[in-house]
Amino acid sequence: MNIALLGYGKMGKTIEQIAINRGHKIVLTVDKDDDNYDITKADVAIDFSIPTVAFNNISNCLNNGVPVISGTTGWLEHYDKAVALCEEKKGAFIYASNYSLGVNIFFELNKTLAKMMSTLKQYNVSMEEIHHTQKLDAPSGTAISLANDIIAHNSNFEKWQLDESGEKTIPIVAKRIADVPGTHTIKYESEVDTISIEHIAHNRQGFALGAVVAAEWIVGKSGVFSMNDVLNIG
Ligand SMILES: NC(=O)C1=CN([C@@H]2O[C@H](COP(=O)(O)OP(=O)(O)OC[C@H]3O[C@@H](n4cnc5c(N)ncnc54)[C@H](OP(=O)(O)O)[C@@H]3O)[C@@H](O)[C@H]2O)C=CC1
Ligand SMILES: O=C(O)C1=N[C@H](C(=O)O)C[C@H](O)C1
Repeated sequence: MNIALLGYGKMGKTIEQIAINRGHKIVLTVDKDDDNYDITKADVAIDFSIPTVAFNNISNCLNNGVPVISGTTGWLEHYDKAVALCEEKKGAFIYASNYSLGVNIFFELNKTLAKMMSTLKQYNVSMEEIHHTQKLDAPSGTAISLANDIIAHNSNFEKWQLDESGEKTIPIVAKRIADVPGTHTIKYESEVDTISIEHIAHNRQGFALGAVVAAEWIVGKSGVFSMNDVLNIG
């Protein structure tokens, strides 16, 4: 497969190595100020860029008939527009806040636990995410997905907030520590005990492998998909 990498930073470079090892060719890498490029030479594009440009990158792919996988976080206010454009152009698109197999299993565990805890009002929930100091957005896209899944499966919670607690609110603490690839912890605490679940990424390989697997999966399909479709879980 011919792959375009939109964003050639930490993730773009990790994806490049995994894609080459799986027999693919990187035909284009796009970074800041690379404006004039022909996306149509790629069979599929993988966007791991920055929040302010992700929607433009995705639109450019969809407008040119190139399937696109996006892992960029922090741009979700435009997600519905991306879905509408994909449908209009009969294109193919996946956004996932986290492409790793481990986190996608963790997402399912979180939903099950949220459902189990819904009748146990003595427990307060809280979430913590830890990432490296170059991260531009907070809370992480993964933390937002986890919080939204708790809200969807447990009627005791209606919203999440960064660094604040409140009624029916899931408080999220975002910590930035050098070189941490990504740690997410969810805690349910009562007066007598604590239940916690945690996912710790040891490096970026899991995210990158998931993105390449999603790119392999989407070619030849049309529609808006999720990692649950790719991994056949959930
Ligand atoms: N969904 C998932 O599984 C994961 C998602 N992420 C997300 O992916 C994104 C990238 O992460 P990471 O690689 O660590 O970040 P980096 O900062 O290392 O890389 C981002 C790259 O995007 C480049 N860029 C800037 N402007 C543009 C543009 N107009 N078009 C294309 N690229 C551009 C930057 O270039 P320059 O440095 O020159 O500005 C930089 O090289 C983040 O949003 C992060 O949250 C990360 C890991 C996993
Ligand atoms: O910026 C990162 O590094 C990561 N971002 C994603 C997020 O915001 O959830 C996924 C992963 O945790 C690494």
